[in-house]
Amino acid sequence: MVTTLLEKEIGEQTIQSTVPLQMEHILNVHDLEIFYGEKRAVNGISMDIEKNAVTALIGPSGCGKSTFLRSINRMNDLIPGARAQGEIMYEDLNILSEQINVVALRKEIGMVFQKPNPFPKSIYGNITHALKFSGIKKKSQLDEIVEESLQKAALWDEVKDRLHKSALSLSGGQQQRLCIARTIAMKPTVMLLDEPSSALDPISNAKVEDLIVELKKDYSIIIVTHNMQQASRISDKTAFFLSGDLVEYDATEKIFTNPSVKKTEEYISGRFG
Ligand SMILES: Nc1ncnc2c1ncn2[C@@H]1O[C@H](COP(=O)(O)OP(=O)(O)OP(=O)(O)O)[C@@H](O)[C@H]1O
Repeated sequence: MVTTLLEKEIGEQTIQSTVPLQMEHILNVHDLEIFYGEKRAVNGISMDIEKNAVTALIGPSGCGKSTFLRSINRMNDLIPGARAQGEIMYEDLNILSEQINVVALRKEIGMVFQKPNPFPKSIYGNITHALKFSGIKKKSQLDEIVEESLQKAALWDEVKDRLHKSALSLSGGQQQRLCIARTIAMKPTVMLLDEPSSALDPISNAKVEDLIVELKKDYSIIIVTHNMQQASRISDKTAFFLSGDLVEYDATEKIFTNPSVKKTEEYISGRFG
Protein backbone atom coordinates (compact mmCIF):
# COMPACT_ATOMS: atom_id res chain seq x y z
CA MET A 1 0.00 0.00 0.00
CA VAL A 2 2.81 2.32 0.94
CA THR A 3 4.44 2.24 -2.46
CA THR A 4 1.24 3.60 -4.01
CA LEU A 5 1.98 6.80 -2.14
CA LEU A 6 5.17 7.33 -4.09
CA GLU A 7 5.03 9.45 -7.22
CA LYS A 8 7.66 7.26 -8.79
CA GLU A 9 10.35 4.73 -7.91
CA ILE A 10 13.10 6.50 -6.03
CA GLY A 11 16.08 5.66 -3.89
CA GLU A 12 14.57 4.86 -0.52
CA GLN A 13 17.26 6.67 1.42
CA THR A 14 15.79 9.99 0.31
CA ILE A 15 12.70 9.57 2.43
CA GLN A 16 13.58 7.06 5.12
CA SER A 17 13.58 8.18 8.71
CA THR A 18 16.74 8.48 10.75
CA VAL A 19 14.74 7.26 13.76
CA PRO A 20 13.67 3.57 14.00
CA LEU A 21 9.99 3.03 13.25
CA GLN A 22 7.74 2.08 16.17
CA MET A 23 5.12 -0.31 14.83
CA GLU A 24 2.49 0.34 17.49
CA HIS A 25 2.38 3.90 16.22
CA ILE A 26 0.63 4.93 13.03
CA LEU A 27 2.60 8.19 12.76
CA ASN A 28 5.92 9.35 14.15
CA VAL A 29 6.47 13.09 14.09
CA HIS A 30 10.05 14.35 14.45
CA ASP A 31 11.12 17.98 14.75
CA LEU A 32 8.20 19.24 12.71
CA GLU A 33 8.29 22.96 11.96
CA ILE A 34 5.61 24.67 9.90
CA PHE A 35 5.88 28.17 8.48
CA TYR A 36 3.54 30.63 6.79
CA GLY A 37 6.03 32.76 4.91
CA GLU A 38 8.52 33.93 7.56
CA LYS A 39 6.18 33.21 10.45
CA ARG A 40 6.71 29.94 12.28
CA ALA A 41 3.38 28.48 13.45
CA VAL A 42 4.65 25.09 14.73
CA ASN A 43 7.99 25.06 16.56
CA GLY A 44 9.76 21.76 16.04
CA ILE A 45 7.38 19.29 17.66
CA SER A 46 7.93 15.54 18.08
CA MET A 47 5.25 13.04 19.01
CA ASP A 48 4.08 9.53 18.18
CA ILE A 49 0.46 8.93 17.28
CA GLU A 50 -0.98 5.60 18.39
CA LYS A 51 -2.82 3.20 16.12
CA ASN A 52 -6.53 2.65 16.78
CA ALA A 53 -6.71 5.41 19.34
CA VAL A 54 -8.25 8.86 19.51
CA THR A 55 -5.65 11.62 19.92
CA ALA A 56 -7.00 15.04 20.89
CA LEU A 57 -5.15 18.27 20.06
CA ILE A 58 -6.09 21.04 22.48
CA GLY A 59 -4.87 24.57 23.17
CA PRO A 60 -5.93 28.20 22.81
CA SER A 61 -6.82 29.78 19.50
CA GLY A 62 -3.83 30.29 17.21
CA CYS A 63 -1.53 27.79 18.95
CA GLY A 64 -1.00 25.69 15.81
CA LYS A 65 -3.39 22.75 16.27
CA SER A 66 -5.09 23.01 12.86
CA THR A 67 -1.82 23.84 11.13
CA PHE A 68 -0.34 20.61 12.54
CA LEU A 69 -3.46 18.59 11.68
CA ARG A 70 -3.49 19.86 8.09
CA SER A 71 0.19 19.01 7.63
CA ILE A 72 -0.59 15.32 8.21
CA ASN A 73 -2.40 14.97 4.89
CA ARG A 74 -0.56 17.84 3.23
CA MET A 75 -3.59 20.16 3.14
CA ASN A 76 -1.23 23.06 3.92
CA ASP A 77 0.18 22.56 0.40
CA LEU A 78 -2.91 24.43 -0.77
CA ILE A 79 -1.93 27.57 1.21
CA PRO A 80 0.48 29.83 -0.67
CA GLY A 81 3.67 30.40 1.34
CA ALA A 82 3.08 27.51 3.74
CA ARG A 83 5.96 25.07 4.16
CA ALA A 84 6.95 22.33 6.58
CA GLN A 85 10.22 20.73 7.57
CA GLY A 86 11.08 17.76 9.73
CA GLU A 87 9.42 14.37 9.46
CA ILE A 88 5.96 12.89 9.71
CA MET A 89 6.65 9.20 9.26
CA TYR A 90 3.73 7.08 8.05
CA GLU A 91 4.71 3.44 7.77
CA ASP A 92 8.21 3.92 6.34
CA LEU A 93 7.61 7.10 4.37
CA ASN A 94 7.99 10.74 5.27
CA ILE A 95 4.66 12.36 4.39
CA LEU A 96 6.48 15.65 3.83
CA SER A 97 8.63 14.18 1.06
CA GLU A 98 8.20 15.68 -2.39
CA GLN A 99 7.94 12.12 -3.73
CA ILE A 100 4.63 11.49 -1.96
CA ASN A 101 1.57 11.23 -4.18
CA VAL A 102 -0.65 13.66 -2.32
CA VAL A 103 -3.90 12.42 -3.88
CA ALA A 104 -3.18 8.86 -2.72
CA LEU A 105 -2.07 10.16 0.67
CA ARG A 106 -5.37 11.99 1.20
CA LYS A 107 -7.26 8.75 0.56
CA GLU A 108 -5.32 6.98 3.31
CA ILE A 109 -5.35 9.97 5.63
CA GLY A 110 -8.80 11.51 5.29
CA MET A 111 -10.05 14.75 6.76
CA VAL A 112 -13.37 16.03 8.09
CA PHE A 113 -13.80 19.77 8.64
CA GLN A 114 -15.55 21.89 11.24
CA LYS A 115 -18.45 22.86 9.01
CA PRO A 116 -20.19 19.96 7.26
CA ASN A 117 -19.37 20.34 3.56
CA PRO A 118 -21.39 17.81 1.54
CA PHE A 119 -21.35 18.22 -2.23
CA PRO A 120 -24.61 19.55 -3.74
CA LYS A 121 -25.42 16.02 -4.90
CA SER A 122 -27.50 13.13 -3.61
CA ILE A 123 -26.50 11.27 -0.46
CA TYR A 124 -25.45 8.36 -2.69
CA GLY A 125 -23.59 10.70 -5.03
CA ASN A 126 -21.60 12.23 -2.17
CA ILE A 127 -20.13 8.85 -1.34
CA THR A 128 -19.64 7.55 -4.87
CA HIS A 129 -18.16 10.75 -6.36
CA ALA A 130 -14.53 10.09 -5.39
CA LEU A 131 -14.94 6.33 -5.79
CA LYS A 132 -15.97 6.74 -9.45
CA PHE A 133 -13.06 9.13 -9.93
CA SER A 134 -10.72 6.46 -8.57
CA GLY A 135 -12.01 3.94 -11.13
CA ILE A 136 -14.80 2.04 -9.32
CA LYS A 137 -17.70 2.02 -11.78
CA LYS A 138 -19.65 -1.20 -11.10
CA LYS A 139 -23.03 -0.36 -9.56
CA SER A 140 -23.14 -3.40 -7.27
CA GLN A 141 -19.72 -2.51 -5.87
CA LEU A 142 -20.67 1.14 -5.40
CA ASP A 143 -23.93 0.11 -3.67
CA GLU A 144 -21.99 -2.12 -1.31
CA ILE A 145 -19.48 0.61 -0.37
CA VAL A 146 -22.27 3.19 0.10
CA GLU A 147 -24.13 0.91 2.52
CA GLU A 148 -20.99 -0.12 4.40
CA SER A 149 -19.77 3.49 4.78
CA LEU A 150 -23.15 4.77 5.94
CA GLN A 151 -23.45 1.87 8.39
CA LYS A 152 -20.03 2.66 9.85
CA ALA A 153 -20.95 6.34 10.11
CA ALA A 154 -24.15 5.37 11.99
CA LEU A 155 -26.30 7.04 9.34
CA TRP A 156 -27.64 4.14 7.27
CA ASP A 157 -30.90 3.64 9.16
CA GLU A 158 -31.73 7.34 8.89
CA VAL A 159 -31.10 7.67 5.13
CA LYS A 160 -31.46 4.22 3.53
CA ASP A 161 -34.87 5.10 2.08
CA ARG A 162 -33.73 8.38 0.55
CA LEU A 163 -30.26 7.73 -0.81
CA HIS A 164 -31.05 9.62 -4.02
CA LYS A 165 -32.33 12.73 -2.27
CA SER A 166 -30.10 15.79 -1.93
CA ALA A 167 -27.48 15.65 0.82
CA LEU A 168 -28.34 19.28 1.51
CA SER A 169 -31.77 18.16 2.79
CA LEU A 170 -30.10 16.45 5.76
CA SER A 171 -29.72 18.10 9.17
CA GLY A 172 -26.32 19.56 10.09
CA GLY A 173 -25.51 16.54 12.27
CA GLN A 174 -26.52 14.11 9.52
CA GLN A 175 -24.49 16.08 6.98
CA GLN A 176 -21.42 15.78 9.22
CA ARG A 177 -21.93 12.01 9.56
CA LEU A 178 -22.29 11.88 5.76
CA CYS A 179 -18.93 13.66 5.45
CA ILE A 180 -17.46 11.06 7.80
CA ALA A 181 -19.05 8.29 5.65
CA ARG A 182 -17.52 9.89 2.54
CA THR A 183 -14.10 9.71 4.18
CA ILE A 184 -14.69 6.11 5.33
CA ALA A 185 -15.59 5.08 1.74
CA MET A 186 -12.02 5.83 0.67
CA LYS A 187 -10.81 3.18 3.17
CA PRO A 188 -8.48 5.43 5.12
CA THR A 189 -6.18 4.35 7.94
CA VAL A 190 -6.11 7.73 9.66
CA MET A 191 -8.96 10.22 10.08
CA LEU A 192 -8.20 13.86 10.82
CA LEU A 193 -11.13 15.70 12.41
CA ASP A 194 -10.95 19.49 12.77
CA GLU A 195 -13.54 20.43 15.39
CA PRO A 196 -16.05 18.09 13.72
CA SER A 197 -18.95 18.72 16.08
CA SER A 198 -18.46 22.34 17.15
CA ALA A 199 -21.08 23.56 14.65
CA LEU A 200 -23.65 20.98 15.77
CA ASP A 201 -26.48 20.95 18.30
CA PRO A 202 -25.93 18.92 21.52
CA ILE A 203 -27.77 15.80 20.30
CA SER A 204 -25.88 15.71 17.00
CA ASN A 205 -22.65 16.39 18.90
CA ALA A 206 -23.30 13.39 21.14
CA LYS A 207 -23.94 11.19 18.08
CA VAL A 208 -20.71 12.30 16.44
CA GLU A 209 -18.80 11.69 19.70
CA ASP A 210 -20.26 8.16 20.00
CA LEU A 211 -19.34 7.57 16.39
CA ILE A 212 -15.73 8.66 16.90
CA VAL A 213 -15.31 6.24 19.79
CA GLU A 214 -16.79 3.45 17.64
CA LEU A 215 -14.58 4.32 14.66
CA LYS A 216 -11.29 3.98 16.53
CA LYS A 217 -11.68 0.19 16.30
CA ASP A 218 -10.94 0.52 12.59
CA TYR A 219 -9.08 3.83 12.27
CA SER A 220 -6.54 6.01 14.04
CA ILE A 221 -8.20 9.32 14.80
CA ILE A 222 -6.71 12.74 15.47
CA ILE A 223 -9.17 15.42 16.53
CA VAL A 224 -8.77 19.14 17.14
CA THR A 225 -11.20 20.33 19.78
CA HIS A 226 -11.81 23.40 21.92
CA ASN A 227 -14.17 21.41 24.07
CA MET A 228 -12.31 20.08 27.11
CA GLN A 229 -15.19 17.79 28.08
CA GLN A 230 -15.15 16.34 24.60
CA ALA A 231 -11.41 15.70 24.73
CA SER A 232 -11.70 14.01 28.12
CA ARG A 233 -14.75 11.95 27.07
CA ILE A 234 -13.54 10.53 23.79
CA SER A 235 -9.74 10.65 23.53
CA ASP A 236 -7.07 8.24 24.69
CA LYS A 237 -4.15 10.65 24.33
CA THR A 238 -4.17 14.44 24.57
CA ALA A 239 -1.61 16.90 23.24
CA PHE A 240 -1.63 20.43 24.67
CA PHE A 241 -0.29 23.10 22.29
CA LEU A 242 0.66 26.66 23.20
CA SER A 243 2.16 29.26 20.85
CA GLY A 244 3.32 26.60 18.38
CA ASP A 245 4.94 24.42 21.07
CA LEU A 246 3.81 20.98 22.16
CA VAL A 247 3.74 21.66 25.90
CA GLU A 248 2.54 18.29 27.13
CA TYR A 249 1.44 15.02 25.52
CA ASP A 250 0.20 12.14 27.60
CA ALA A 251 -2.68 9.79 28.37
CA THR A 252 -5.88 11.86 28.46
CA GLU A 253 -6.65 10.77 32.00
CA LYS A 254 -3.26 12.01 33.16
CA ILE A 255 -3.59 15.34 31.35
CA PHE A 256 -7.00 16.00 32.89
CA THR A 257 -6.31 14.76 36.41
CA ASN A 258 -2.62 15.24 37.06
CA PRO A 259 -0.80 17.14 34.31
CA SER A 260 2.97 17.46 34.63
CA VAL A 261 3.20 21.05 33.38
CA LYS A 262 1.65 24.02 35.21
CA LYS A 263 0.52 25.69 31.97
CA THR A 264 -1.48 22.58 31.04
CA GLU A 265 -3.24 22.63 34.39
CA GLU A 266 -3.99 26.35 34.00
CA TYR A 267 -5.42 25.80 30.52
CA ILE A 268 -7.63 22.82 31.29
CA SER A 269 -8.97 24.52 34.40
CA GLY A 270 -9.99 27.48 32.25
CA ARG A 271 -7.54 30.02 33.66
CA PHE A 272 -6.60 31.20 30.17
CA GLY A 273 -7.45 30.48 26.54
N1 LIG B 1 -3.35 30.49 6.03
C1 LIG B 1 -2.60 31.11 6.95
N2 LIG B 1 -1.76 32.09 6.59
C2 LIG B 1 -0.98 32.72 7.50
N3 LIG B 1 -0.97 32.42 8.81
C3 LIG B 1 -1.79 31.45 9.23
C4 LIG B 1 -2.64 30.74 8.32
N4 LIG B 1 -3.33 29.83 9.03
C5 LIG B 1 -2.94 29.97 10.31
N5 LIG B 1 -2.02 30.93 10.43
C6 LIG B 1 -1.36 31.37 11.67
O1 LIG B 1 -0.68 30.26 12.25
C7 LIG B 1 -0.87 30.24 13.65
C8 LIG B 1 -1.53 28.94 14.06
O2 LIG B 1 -2.86 28.92 13.53
P1 LIG B 1 -3.80 27.65 13.62
O3 LIG B 1 -5.01 27.93 12.82
O4 LIG B 1 -3.03 26.43 13.30
O5 LIG B 1 -4.13 27.64 15.18
P2 LIG B 1 -5.25 26.83 15.94
O6 LIG B 1 -4.63 26.41 17.23
O7 LIG B 1 -5.79 25.75 15.11
O8 LIG B 1 -6.34 27.95 16.18
P3 LIG B 1 -7.94 27.83 16.30
O9 LIG B 1 -8.17 27.03 17.51
O10 LIG B 1 -8.38 29.23 16.43
O11 LIG B 1 -8.43 27.16 15.06
C9 LIG B 1 -1.69 31.48 14.01
O12 LIG B 1 -0.81 32.52 14.39
C10 LIG B 1 -2.38 31.82 12.71
O13 LIG B 1 -2.62 33.19 12.61
